[in-house]
Amino acid sequence: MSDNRLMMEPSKEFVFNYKGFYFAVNTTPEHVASLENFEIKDSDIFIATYPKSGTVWTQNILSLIIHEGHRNGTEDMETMDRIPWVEYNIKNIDFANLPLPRVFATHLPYYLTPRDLRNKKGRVIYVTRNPKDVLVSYYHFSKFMVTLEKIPDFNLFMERFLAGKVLASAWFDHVSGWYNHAKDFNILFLTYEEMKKDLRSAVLKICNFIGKKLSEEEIESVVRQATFENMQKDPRANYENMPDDIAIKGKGKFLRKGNNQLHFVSTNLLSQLP
Ligand SMILES: Nc1ncnc2c1ncn2[C@@H]1O[C@H](COP(=O)(O)OS(=O)(=O)O)[C@@H](OP(=O)(O)O)[C@H]1O
Repeated sequence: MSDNRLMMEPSKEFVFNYKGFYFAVNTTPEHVASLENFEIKDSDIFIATYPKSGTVWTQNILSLIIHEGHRNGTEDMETMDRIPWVEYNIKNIDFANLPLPRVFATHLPYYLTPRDLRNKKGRVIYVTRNPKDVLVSYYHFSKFMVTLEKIPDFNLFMERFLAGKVLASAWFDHVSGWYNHAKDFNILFLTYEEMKKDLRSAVLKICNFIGKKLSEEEIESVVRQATFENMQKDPRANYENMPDDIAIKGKGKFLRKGNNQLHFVSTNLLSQLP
């Protein structure tokens, strides 16, 4: 293979391909395959995203909405323990014994999700973000994640991203797959840009979707604690306590800039989807 083509291929040290989708090597094809039969409960909620689209933000919003102790600060439980990643169960959490409603985060493409979920059992909140901001966020993220291949050259990273040769494969396939199969799921679509523009409305949409009634005061508290500035300061929400074998301390932050530069791009792109 020529040098150029070699540079375009993701390193097997970091990813493996399962049914056309790239996963990080801190999960296994067996675990991913087992998710097909993962039993879904009616109250389950999945936050599904392409990486860097607002997953951690939505995780925190759901923790704040569902758990009073998280909202009023009496419980000190980190987001990744409260809302584990279904395909990357790095802490070996016993999913069967999580308190109800169980909430999971995932980057899975629609077709690798549990069968029950694809039969409208449980709920999915799918968050998209404009791909240019995703690309920039992803590039910076790669620099400090032990689990991601280091590609110091932004142009090469962009080539890989556009070709879907990164963890989670191609942005467009992910987003269009979920939008095209929306009718199979009990699903709420949100965009990072609308959350940024009007967080309160997004919180209300989520409450409505999951059937949770909060008082006006409680809603205000969720919104306040879910702003970028306040999440950056909240160790439960900012992922600063990632294990050393996952993230390199001091090399970057999960909550980096939290901006949307190009709202119009994603609005235009999303309007082309069915
Ligand atoms: N509260 C709030 N407000 C605005 N933006 C926020 C918020 N929380 C997280 N973020 C930004 O989301 C980006 C990370 O996306 P993800 O959480 O999906 O990343 S991951 O896939 O789970 O690794 C990453 O974007 P960038 O700052 O552009 O890198 C985070 O800063």
